[in-house]
Amino acid sequence: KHSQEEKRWVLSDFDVGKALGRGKFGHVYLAREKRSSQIVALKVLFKSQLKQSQVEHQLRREVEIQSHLRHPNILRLYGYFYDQTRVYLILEHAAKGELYKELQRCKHFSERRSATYIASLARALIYLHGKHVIHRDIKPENLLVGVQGELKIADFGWSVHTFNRRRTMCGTLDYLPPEMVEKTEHDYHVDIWSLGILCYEFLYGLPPFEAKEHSETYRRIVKVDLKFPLKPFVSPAAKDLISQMLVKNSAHRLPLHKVLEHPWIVQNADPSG
Ligand SMILES: Nc1ncnc2c1ncn2[C@@H]1O[C@H](COP(=O)(O)OP(=O)(O)OP(=O)(O)O)[C@@H](O)[C@H]1O
Ligand SMILES: O=C(O)c1cc(-c2cccc(F)c2)nc2ccccc12
Ligand SMILES: [Mg+2]
Repeated sequence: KHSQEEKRWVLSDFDVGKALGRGKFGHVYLAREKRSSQIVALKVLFKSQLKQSQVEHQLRREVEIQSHLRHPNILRLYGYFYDQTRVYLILEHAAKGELYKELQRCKHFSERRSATYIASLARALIYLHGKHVIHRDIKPENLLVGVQGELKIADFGWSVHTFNRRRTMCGTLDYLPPEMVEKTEHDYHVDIWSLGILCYEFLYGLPPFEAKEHSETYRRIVKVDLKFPLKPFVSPAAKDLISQMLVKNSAHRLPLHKVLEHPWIVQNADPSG
C-alpha cells in the first residue's frame, strides 16, 4: 500500500503563539494547526544561518530520521515545510519544557526519579538502535518533558544512520581489520556511555568528569577518572550501574537490555516510565 501522500504544509495552516525558546538557528513557537486544533511546537530556522553554518545536510538528515520514529520517549516530528527564507519543523509540543532547567531547580533528582528517567531513555535507545540510529548527543539540554512528566529525546541534529559497513565498496570484507568490521557495533555504545553520564548527573547534579579546563575534562574522560562524592547520598546499587556503563572499552559497557534488568533500575524505576 502506498503510504499516504505527505501533506504539503504552509505557514497559514497554523495560528502561531508565544515563543517557547530560542535555538541557534531561530525560535521555537507554540502553534495550533487550524483544521485539527492540534497544539504543536513550530521550530523556525533561517536558511541564511543554516547555509552560513553549513548544516543543511545535517538538518535534512535530522528531519529524515526523526520523522520516521515513533516512541513515547522520542519527540515526534510531524512534518516540515519551507518558504523563501525559512525552514519550519512541526514538532510534538513538550508541555513541561527542558529537563536541564528542572535539574538546575532541584539540584539533583531522587533515586526513583533518576531510575525512572534512565529506564525510559534505555527503552528509547533500544528502539533507536533497533532502527540503526544512534543519537550521539544525549544530554539534559536535549531532553524535554511531556505533560505527564515523561521524558522526550529531542534534537536529532547529531544522530546518524549506521548502515552496516560489513559490505565494503568492493564487496569483500576479507581485508578489513577487526575494528573496521565491528565498527558499527562500536558506534552504538556511545549512547550507553552518555546514559551513564546522565545517570550520574541526575543523582549528583553535575557530570562526572567536569573540570574548569577542557583539557582537564578530556584527560579525566580518557582516564575514566570516576569519583563518587560523599554528598548527596547515593546507593551502592546506583554506583554499580554507573560503573558498568562508564567503561573505556565500548564492548564491555553494560548492554541496554541489561541496564533495564539491573537491580537499581528494577527496584527504583516507576514501571509506567
Ligand atoms: N518540542 C518542543 N516543546 C517545547 N519546547 C521546545 C520544543 N522544542 C524546543 N523547545 C524550546 O526551544 C528551545 C530551543 O529549541 P532547540 O534546542 O531545539 O533549538 P536549538 O538549540 O537550535 O537546537 P539544537 O539544540 O539542535 O542546536 C529549547 O531549549 C526549548 O526550551
Ligand atoms: O530551499 C531549499 O530547498 C532548502 C530546503 C531545506 C530543507 C529541505 C528538507 C528538509 C529540511 F529540513 C530542510 N533546507 C534548506 C536550508 C538552507 C537553504 C535552503 C534549504
Ligand atoms: Mg538546543
